[in-house]
Amino acid sequence: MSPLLAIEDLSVSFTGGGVLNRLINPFPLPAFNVIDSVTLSMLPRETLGLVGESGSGKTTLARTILGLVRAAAGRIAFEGRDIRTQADFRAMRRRSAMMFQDPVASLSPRLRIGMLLTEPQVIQGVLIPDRRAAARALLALVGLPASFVDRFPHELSGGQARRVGVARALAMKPHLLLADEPTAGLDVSVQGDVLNLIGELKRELGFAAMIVTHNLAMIRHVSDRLAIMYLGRLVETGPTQDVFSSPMHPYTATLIQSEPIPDPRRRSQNPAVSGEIPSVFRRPSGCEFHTRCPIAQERCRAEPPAYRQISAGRMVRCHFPLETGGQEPRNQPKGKLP
Ligand SMILES: Nc1ncnc2c1ncn2[C@@H]1O[C@H](COP(=O)(O)OP(=O)(O)OP(=O)(O)O)[C@@H](O)[C@H]1O
Repeated sequence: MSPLLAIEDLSVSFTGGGVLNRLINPFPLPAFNVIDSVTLSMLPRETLGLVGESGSGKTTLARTILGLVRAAAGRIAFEGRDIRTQADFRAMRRRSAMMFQDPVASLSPRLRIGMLLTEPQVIQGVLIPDRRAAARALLALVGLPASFVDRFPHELSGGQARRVGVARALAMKPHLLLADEPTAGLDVSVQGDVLNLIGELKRELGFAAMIVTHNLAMIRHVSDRLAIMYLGRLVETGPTQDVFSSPMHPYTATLIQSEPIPDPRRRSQNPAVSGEIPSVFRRPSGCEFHTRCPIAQERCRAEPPAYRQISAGRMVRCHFPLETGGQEPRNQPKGKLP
């Protein structure tokens, strides 16, 4: 099957120091790759979980795929066509959609839900004879009452806002949905409702979904494949069940081991990998995970590992992968994961 989305060696650069620093600093600051040489593809109807800690570049990658952030290098192809110009991205955005991280903040506070739901079609120049009827149909799709057409975003609960976010994203019947932290900040029971809704709609409408998250417990049950990101680079990709049963990268293994027990009282579910994630603006030498890796060797500090295929469908960026997909572990270093 040919891929729906193919990304090759995609890189995105930002200038360090922030906007204020740039304004007061007469000398241009160097640019750093916050996304570095990402190669990834998705099949039609597939669900891919893009996982990593806060600051690893997940949102930037998703936004770059849709042309909302400019890539410094690399190639994006969608449905077999290279996406190069702004016109290509606009055409791609007619067949793909993004669910933003904070659904209320991403909706204009002055517009009623009915207008907000049909806005994507209007922006894309689609003629809608009856906007209220179209909005009511979208509300029904996500299980919300028709009366919500007259509500404002601030009148919605967190779960209802997510449902509106899903409906708005699906208004153009996309072939690809990019959902950025679709369950962040929601109570555990509501998280399940939102994920089940996306799953049901995927089956019914047949779109592919990239779900951006730091919540492994959540993504485990809904994704076909996982892509694990660290400091703007992919460190491991593979089928979800294989990655969970035999993680190859020590970062993935540590994320899985520290998977939080769902607790409705705890809102933040950032995985607890020991130590701080370094800044992309100060990448460690060699393998950038070596500063936190429990099995790092001298080679890891000096030499960046290649991103290589270990077995069918499994890629890893590590000098000492933990398992080799059922074969004998190679170069297994001494040392235990915490
Ligand atoms: N416009 C920008 N200018 C400069 N740096 C930026 C900009 N946007 C993001 N960054 C930096 O790029 C890196 C990746 O950020 P990004 O938001 O993509 O990560 P993330 O994994 O999605 O995190 P989160 O889960 O917190 O959203 C971070 O170091 C962030 O500070």
